[in-house]
Amino acid sequence: MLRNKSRLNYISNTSAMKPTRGKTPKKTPKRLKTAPKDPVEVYCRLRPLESGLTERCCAPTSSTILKIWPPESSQTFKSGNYKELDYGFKFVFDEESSQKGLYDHVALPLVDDLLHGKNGLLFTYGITGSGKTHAMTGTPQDGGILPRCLDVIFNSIGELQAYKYVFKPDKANLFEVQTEADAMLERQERDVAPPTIPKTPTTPRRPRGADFEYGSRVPDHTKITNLFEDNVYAVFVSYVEIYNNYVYDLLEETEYDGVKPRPPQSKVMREDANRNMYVSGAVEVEIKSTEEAFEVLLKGQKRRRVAHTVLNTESSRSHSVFNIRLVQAPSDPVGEEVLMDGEAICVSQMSLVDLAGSERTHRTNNSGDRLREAGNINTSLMTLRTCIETLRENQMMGTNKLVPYRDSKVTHLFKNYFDGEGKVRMIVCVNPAGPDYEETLHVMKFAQLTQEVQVTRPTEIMFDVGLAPGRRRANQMYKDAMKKAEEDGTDVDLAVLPIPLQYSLGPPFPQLEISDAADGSVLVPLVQFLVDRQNRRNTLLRDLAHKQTQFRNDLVTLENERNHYKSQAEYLTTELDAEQKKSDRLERQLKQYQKYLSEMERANLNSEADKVHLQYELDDKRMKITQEQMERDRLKNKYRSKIDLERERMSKEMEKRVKMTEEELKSKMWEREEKLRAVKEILASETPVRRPGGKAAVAPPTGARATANTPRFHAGRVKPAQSEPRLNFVGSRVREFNNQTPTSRPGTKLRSRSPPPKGSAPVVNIRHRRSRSTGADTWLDHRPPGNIETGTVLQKKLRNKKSVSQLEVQDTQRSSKYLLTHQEQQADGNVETRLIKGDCLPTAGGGTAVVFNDVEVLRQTSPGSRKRRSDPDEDMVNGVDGDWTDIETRCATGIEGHHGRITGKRTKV
Ligand SMILES: Nc1ncnc2c1ncn2[C@@H]1O[C@H](COP(=O)(O)OP(=O)(O)OP(=O)(O)O)[C@@H](O)[C@H]1O
Repeated sequence: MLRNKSRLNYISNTSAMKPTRGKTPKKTPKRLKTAPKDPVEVYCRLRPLESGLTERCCAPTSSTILKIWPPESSQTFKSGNYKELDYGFKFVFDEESSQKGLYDHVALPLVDDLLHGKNGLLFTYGITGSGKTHAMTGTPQDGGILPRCLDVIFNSIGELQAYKYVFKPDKANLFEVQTEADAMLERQERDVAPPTIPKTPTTPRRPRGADFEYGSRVPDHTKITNLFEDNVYAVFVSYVEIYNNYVYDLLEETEYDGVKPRPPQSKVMREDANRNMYVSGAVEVEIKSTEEAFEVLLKGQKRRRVAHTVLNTESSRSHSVFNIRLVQAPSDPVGEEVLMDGEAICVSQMSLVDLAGSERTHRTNNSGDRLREAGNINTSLMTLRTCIETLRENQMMGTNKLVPYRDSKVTHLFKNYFDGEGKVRMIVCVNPAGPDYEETLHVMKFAQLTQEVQVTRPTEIMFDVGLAPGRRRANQMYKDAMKKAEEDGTDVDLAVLPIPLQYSLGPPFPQLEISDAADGSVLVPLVQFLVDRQNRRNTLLRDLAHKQTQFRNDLVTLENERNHYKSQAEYLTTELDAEQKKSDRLERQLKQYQKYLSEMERANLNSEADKVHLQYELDDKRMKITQEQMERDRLKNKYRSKIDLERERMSKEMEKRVKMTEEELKSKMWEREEKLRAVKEILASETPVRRPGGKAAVAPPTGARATANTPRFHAGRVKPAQSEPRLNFVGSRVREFNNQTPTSRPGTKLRSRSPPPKGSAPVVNIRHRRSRSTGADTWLDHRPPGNIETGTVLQKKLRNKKSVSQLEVQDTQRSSKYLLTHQEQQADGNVETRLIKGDCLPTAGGGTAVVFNDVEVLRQTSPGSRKRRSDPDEDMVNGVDGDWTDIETRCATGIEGHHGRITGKRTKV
């Protein structure tokens, strides 16, 4: 047992508040020699057969017996030495056994011991591949002994843990205690500068059992309840491995050089003041939860992989030792903080050791480094075996042989467990496969030997330092009650606390009867009892004195505070009065503002109501306007569609009428053209008229050619110029001749009627009629100069007549009828007068077209000139021809659309 305290029922010295160092006196070998002992408990665990293997060499026959036999393939069997052997164990776990079952049976009692201040050693032993690492570490879903131990420890100590750094390892395997204030300072310092964790590279080699991931692990919920609840606890872990008889610290933080990795530095082992062995300089980490513990474990396993990569070793070829040290110390009299006494600290330790597997070198055919490893493993295991044997012999034979612990680092480290007190348990892992028979047999023999070794039973630790038991819980309840009272605003009634604060002088006086003054068996315990009681009394007195001093100090402080608060209160009262006045003034102001505000609010409400009302009206009007607009639009659309329809209808009708009229006009024009053409033909066939004097009138008397203001004569259709009014003469109609069938004459050609021309707009509006409301036309009597008076009695009298000798456009525009008097002398000397009549029609270009529609021929015959007339028809034809030519020349009139013919008769034709 590793202890910091000299006696368990130590009397605390509460005045010493500075950190103290625990001093552990040397153990008394005498006590150990006489103390009761227990054998090392050896358990056997069988792993399942590997798939593909059927040959077995062992099987459990009961919960404590394992039968072993040589399989057929073994040398022993072949040599005929078949022998079945039974080996007894504390318990045999078969292949179906669970990790939880193994833990509860083997490791849980050791955890219980640890929490009660007792040491324990648990190690797994067996040939390589027999399941040692599996039993110790397990898998995340089915954890082995190590994770379960950590779970149970933290489940149990839970809220009883001390603040971090209250307990501090002193680098000599002992612990110091410091006040919680100092611990807090240290926490702050360390939090500011967190330790640098060297980066570890990923290694290509992944040794078996080293890839435990804790993220998805299933925790063990077991909790040990019968703890010293007035104690405070702290857990420290260290993790080392022993390889080739060197000790390496797996938690040491060294800078990793990725270019040239340095091999890890081995550590030396030392003996502390209590003669306990420890790895000097190994890092010991204080952990506060299972998670932190696993973090450390994981870190150690990673470093283990890195170290083995550098050393070119196999992890399973080393022994790993995971140390859990539990530090506990009593709380102070009020159960608030830890008692500031290094002597009262109790340290218990549990070592979980995963030994490297033993193997026969001839079987593995190892060489070089591997051979050296195997040799070292076997040597260390052999040393362990030798130590066990010597111990057993010393214990059984009473000899005092030197146990060769120092021959191997493993045994040297375990020395305290065998020499001191505590529980030692071993799990022998067995692979029941036939080929492992020989090695398994050796393991069995070693297991039997180990079971015969005795280890001193650890003694029960009493943390009775004279302080009231249950003080911590009472203090907690008191604090809870205070907090609740503060929240509720009431006073704390201590009488109703579930556990009142109490002080005890220890158990009552024992019943002791003394008959002889020299009877040491009664007096010695009595003296011890009295000394204990006196010590407790002194503790209580000191505690009382301390409390009195504290109380006086508190009183002085309170008095000072009271005076301070009194003067402060006076000052505050005057301040308050001033503030009160100010507040009254402000309150008055506030009332005024409130009144003003309420008026404003009222006004605001009214205007809001008005606004709403107006808004409604506005909405109504908007609605009406919208409706009207819609109605208007509707009507507009209605009338628009009506207008469109009407317009369409009218346009269709107009088109129809225009078409009809056009057709009609065209046909009429065509007829007239035909007639004119016929007239022309007729005229062309006649001889020109001779004027008196025998000269033919071939040119008009008024001028030779048409000028801009004289009418032109065109053959065919003429379009007037757009820029100036023009006069056109059109022979459009010959009265009474229109429907007359043309007479066929010799030498004249009769033309067949051709359809009227299509698609051209008329030059004149033939339908135009001047107003005849007066009942009389306005005649333009055109008598070219040189005409002779006919003196006929039948000559028609024209009213509204304007006579001109030279034709002007303006004259035609003012007249509706045109009359041209044309005279010619016939061959027989007679004068023939032709009255050519026409209608004056306005043209589209603003001029006037004269449409000829009537020719009256007046022929005067003298009685003496009858003879000269040989062929009047011929004359007529010639004369007409000449006349028309003359007319054309003189009037430059356009003739179009004529048909029919003019005969050489005098009568109106
Ligand atoms: N009880 C068991 N149930 C299931 N599998 C097991 C059991 N024991 C061991 N194994 C499996 O056997 C293999 C070897 O086990 P393990 O690594 O624990 O052997 P070891 O004794 O630690 O070997 P070494 O000494 O070489 O380190 C592992 O894959 C492990 O999962």
